[in-house]
Amino acid sequence: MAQSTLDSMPGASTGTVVVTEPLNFWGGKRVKPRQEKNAEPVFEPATGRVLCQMVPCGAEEVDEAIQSAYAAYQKWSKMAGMERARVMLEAARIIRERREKIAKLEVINNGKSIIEALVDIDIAWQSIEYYAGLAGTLAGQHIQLPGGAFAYTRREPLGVCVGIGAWNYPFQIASWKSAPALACGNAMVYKPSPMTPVTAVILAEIYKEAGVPDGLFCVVQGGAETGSLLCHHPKVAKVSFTGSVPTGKKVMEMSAKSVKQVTLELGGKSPLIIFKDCELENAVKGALMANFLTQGEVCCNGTRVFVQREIMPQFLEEVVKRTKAIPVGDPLLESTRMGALISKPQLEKVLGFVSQAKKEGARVLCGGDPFVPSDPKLKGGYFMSPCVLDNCRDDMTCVKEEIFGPVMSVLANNTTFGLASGLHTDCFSLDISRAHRVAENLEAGTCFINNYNISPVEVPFGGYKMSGFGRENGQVTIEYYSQLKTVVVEMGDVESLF
Ligand SMILES: NC(=O)c1ccc[n+]([C@@H]2O[C@H](COP(=O)([O-])OP(=O)(O)OC[C@H]3O[C@@H](n4cnc5c(N)ncnc54)[C@H](O)[C@@H]3O)[C@@H](O)[C@H]2O)c1
Ligand SMILES: C[N+](C)(C)CCCC=O
Repeated sequence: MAQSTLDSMPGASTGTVVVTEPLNFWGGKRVKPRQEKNAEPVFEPATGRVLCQMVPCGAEEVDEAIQSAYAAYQKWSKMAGMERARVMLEAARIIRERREKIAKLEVINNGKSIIEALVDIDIAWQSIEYYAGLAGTLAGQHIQLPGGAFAYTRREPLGVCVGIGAWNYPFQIASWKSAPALACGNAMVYKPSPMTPVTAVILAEIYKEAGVPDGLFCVVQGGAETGSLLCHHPKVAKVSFTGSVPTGKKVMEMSAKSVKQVTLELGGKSPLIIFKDCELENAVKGALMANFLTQGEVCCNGTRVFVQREIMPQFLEEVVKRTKAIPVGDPLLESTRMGALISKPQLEKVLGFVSQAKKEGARVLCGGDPFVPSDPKLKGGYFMSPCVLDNCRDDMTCVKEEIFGPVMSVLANNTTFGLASGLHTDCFSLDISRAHRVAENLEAGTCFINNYNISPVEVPFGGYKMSGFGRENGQVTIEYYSQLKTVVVEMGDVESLF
């Protein structure tokens, strides 16, 4: 049942888990791949060991999953919002109950520290709980018209929605997409990243256990080809995508062919502005939170840190001291604050950005090297020491491109991205207006004032410019998973012009 892979979690430690259960899920159960010939190994980032095999779904499997989702949609969409809410609240409760086991499995597949994974799982059940709360509130409007005629609007689901996720927040992304989709009466077929295939299917099992109709939340495994099959399928009404800008553009292009709605949650290169009147200790902590969560593999990270000249020396001294003290190592240890990057190629890419930054004139104040923990079982892991670069200029590669690793570039504005931004200043003095003036002028979907990377589920999250469109979280997301029908009712005779 729902606890299959999770059953082995309590005693599990880094380097011990192998996942052999099928990772697809439709029709209310795990489904074995039809043929194993295209299997790809999935690695445990902390050890470099093979964790499981990911077998991509082909056209027939994708179609089967979508048909199963469509059948479930016919039942689920006819239920009252409050009935859907009860099932979703039960799913949230089960996730909360199993948070430690799910978080452990997430760490083993993703490499992030357990302390962060626990927060990710909490945000996941909170998201389901939040949208369960909204499910019963979905309503239309009544509009009085002349002569007793009237119109009313109905907020209706879209149908089968597709979710395509990235590898940095595997369980959380699946929850952020499925929670509003299900609350509105849709079904969802979800494709996780091929690098993190193991926890989305746990979510599917939990939804099933909570009482959704079989097929309502399906998981198909695969990479670009499977993703493309989903985007082209005629029975799919919407695609919600989280990933890179180049893939997001392709998803939009494919979806446009059959006018599917699209939400794009893409990359970023967000600025964090530190003013001289800030509370320095908080600004330093904010900069670390803005750069080093999940080994720096976070879309909204504030990786371009602009510091007012007068406080630059103190800021750098404190940031470097704290960065050097970050415990890097076994991600399942509670004391670890930075785990392993997702893959060897990702580690090499990030180290390459550091070398390029040096060539272009940046100064490495700390880190930026491969890191080999003393524990022998971690020798093959994808670790690096967190890095702070200064002497950075707007035209440097490290300042323009998304690195997606633990590298902070310190400098001062011009980017095609617009996901997030942040600033640290004194909001309690007479100059209270500055924070809000700057927030208004930053071209980004989010501006964090005096903190960074906090994302309560009630608050909308999403990008401006090349960072995408549509939103996740908050009440507004209901609009991205539903459509408005207008019903116009005549109460008298038809006045025809003909
Ligand atoms: N804005 C956000 O909320 C957010 C959150 C997490 C990650 N991201 C971004 O994601 C990127 C890193 O994740 P990634 O490397 O997994 O991104 P990616 O674009 O390589 O892959 C994302 C997903 O798209 C799938 N995919 C790849 N090619 C496809 C195609 N042709 N058609 C359909 N699907 C396809 C992948 O299999 C994966 O599931 C970064 O740029 C990061 O900023 C954004
Ligand atoms: C929960 N965070 C930290 C805001 C990350 C959201 C997903 C982006 O990669």
